[in-house]
Amino acid sequence: MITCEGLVKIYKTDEIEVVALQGLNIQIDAGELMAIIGNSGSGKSTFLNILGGLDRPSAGQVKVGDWDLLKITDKQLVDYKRHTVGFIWQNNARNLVSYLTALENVEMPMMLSGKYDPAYAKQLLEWVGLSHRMNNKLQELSGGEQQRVAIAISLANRPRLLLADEPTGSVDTKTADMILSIFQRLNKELGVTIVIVTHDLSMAGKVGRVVAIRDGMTSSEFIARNPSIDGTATGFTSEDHEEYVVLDRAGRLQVPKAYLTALQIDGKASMEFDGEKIMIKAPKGLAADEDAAPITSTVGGKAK
Ligand SMILES: Nc1ncnc2c1ncn2[C@@H]1O[C@H](COP(=O)(O)OP(=O)(O)OP(=O)(O)O)[C@@H](O)[C@H]1O
Repeated sequence: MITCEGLVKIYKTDEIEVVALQGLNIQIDAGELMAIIGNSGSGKSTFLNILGGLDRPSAGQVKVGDWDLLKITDKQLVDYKRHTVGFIWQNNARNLVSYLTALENVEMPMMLSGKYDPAYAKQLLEWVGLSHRMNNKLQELSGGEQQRVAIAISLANRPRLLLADEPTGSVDTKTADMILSIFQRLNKELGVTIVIVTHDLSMAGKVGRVVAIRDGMTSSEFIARNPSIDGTATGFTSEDHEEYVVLDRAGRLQVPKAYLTALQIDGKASMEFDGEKIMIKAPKGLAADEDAAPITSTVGGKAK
């Protein structure tokens, strides 16, 4: 459903240019539920905002279904946002109306988009486990319940793609688990493709595929060893997920900074291929410790 190749985003202000995405490659299948992790400033939100049509890419390829988000016109973008994507943020509840009921909050955007469907609004609140609270004013609901109202609203336009930016950032663990199980249900029963950006590694540990972004590029991918992981993992460990280094079409990959630091590699490295493995070593004569263990990775990109 989503294909990004060499995606670049440059933010320009009067004095400086920030390259937030520097050739990001990622493929996300229709019907997938996956997570994106990465340090602060790595470009996660930028990527999600581009997918959501809130920001324009600068270069590269980014396609969502039949939509080409690089070439899309402003008019088409309005259509895309209205019909294809739903968005959830960490503090979504701030955008809700506190003196309206949960149900009225879900109905309101439906009215504004000319697709008023009260039965569907009720069904959405049932899906997020709030059928007993739908007639309560928003100010009478807890933070976690308000976040679930926000999830219901994000589905009001029946999106095929749901984008969630730190959806559990301001809720407790129990509510975070509940939110994840709502996502899993929506994904399974409605087939909605869901992309979650999160700092919460315990949440990441509960999804089948996690992609790590570093410095505006995809660096590694973690695939659940047990495909039916389904919310049962207790953390984000190598026991549950196998890590793969991501290579782009040209064969470029990112070597983790910790490995480079350990071998004191800076700028140049030696690379050897023995028919089975590719070895990256500190260049002879430049390394502080020439006997340091080599980093190895197989041709298929599996990190060892
Ligand atoms: N509107 C903007 N104008 C200028 N620079 C921006 C803008 N938005 C983001 N950036 C910069 O782009 C880079 C990536 O930011 P982004 O918000 O995508 O990171 P992130 O991984 O989501 O971080 P966090 O986890 O802290 O939310 C950062 O250096 C950030 O300062």
